[in-house]
Amino acid sequence: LTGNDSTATGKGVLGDTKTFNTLVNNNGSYLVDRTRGSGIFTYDAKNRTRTPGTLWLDSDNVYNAAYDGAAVDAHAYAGQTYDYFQDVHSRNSYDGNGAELISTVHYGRSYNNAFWSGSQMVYGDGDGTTFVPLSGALDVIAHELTHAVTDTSADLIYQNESGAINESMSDIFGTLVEHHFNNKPDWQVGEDIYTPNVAGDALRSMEDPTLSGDPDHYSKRYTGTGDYGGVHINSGISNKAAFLLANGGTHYGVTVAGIGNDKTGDIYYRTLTQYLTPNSNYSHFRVSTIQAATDLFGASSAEVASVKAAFSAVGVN
Ligand SMILES: Cc1cc(C(=O)NCC(F)(F)F)no1
Ligand SMILES: [Zn+2]
Repeated sequence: LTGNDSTATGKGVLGDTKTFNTLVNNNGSYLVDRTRGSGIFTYDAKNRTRTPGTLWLDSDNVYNAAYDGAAVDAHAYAGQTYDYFQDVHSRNSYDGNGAELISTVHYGRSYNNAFWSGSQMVYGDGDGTTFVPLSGALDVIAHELTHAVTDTSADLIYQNESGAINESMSDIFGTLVEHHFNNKPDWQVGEDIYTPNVAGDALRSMEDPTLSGDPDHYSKRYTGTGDYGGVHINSGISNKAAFLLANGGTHYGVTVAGIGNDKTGDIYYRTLTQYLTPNSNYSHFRVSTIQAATDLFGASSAEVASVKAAFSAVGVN
């Protein structure tokens, strides 16, 4: 594929206008961004389930059609998430080696989910009631791309406690990316693409996991076999701890002094990439996070004290 690097404009899923990088040649404008790593490539599944599908080609480098919105956001938000890991954590793409970022949109029919396939991001259109096209939320895209970071670092097994930590890392960095770009930042997950007819709800809440029925304390963990042993359920325990570490608060009588988003991100990034292993459980997660904070701020630092308090507040001692 040859051509010239260009900048296009278009409307995202929620009708917001944005610019992004494309490659233009005699065929037209491709959703190819050659300015980041080995490139960002966005594809169209055309509502079938073959991936990656067809590399997205537009006729005039203007992406304002309703059908274009999911692709516009998948492409632009992948670029923003790339920038977060490069600029904030000096990680070049999800593997640290500039790996291509491949996304497919319009996957399936009324498909209410998004996922990292092991080699690419995939986004459904939603059924219009539970979800609108899922690439329309920056926290969702960063959630999926963080699975790729996890898989190329700690490689946490996607079941039981290691799977819950895997899921929580994706929610944590999804939220931190949303804050980094000040994109209607909050400590909820997927709120921008979830239940368009219901205001104020979200797929999950990190601030209060019980709002979606998930535990906010280790004593309330799910021990069944559903959801791969509760990976999207027991993530609430870690999500609440992360919320407390960044923002502070008192939870089940334990008070945590907040340390802010940037230090929280540095501690979790170092924990994920230097200490966690495929079989890490919540107990090892506590020890690892304390060690990462110790490396960064010192054993007697306020940051280490807050990490200890945050894990204690959710019953991981
Ligand atoms: C239950 C359940 C939750 C999820 C989930 O988190 N999907 C990723 C997201 F990005 F769409 F949120 N999937 O099944
Ligand atoms: Zn996930």
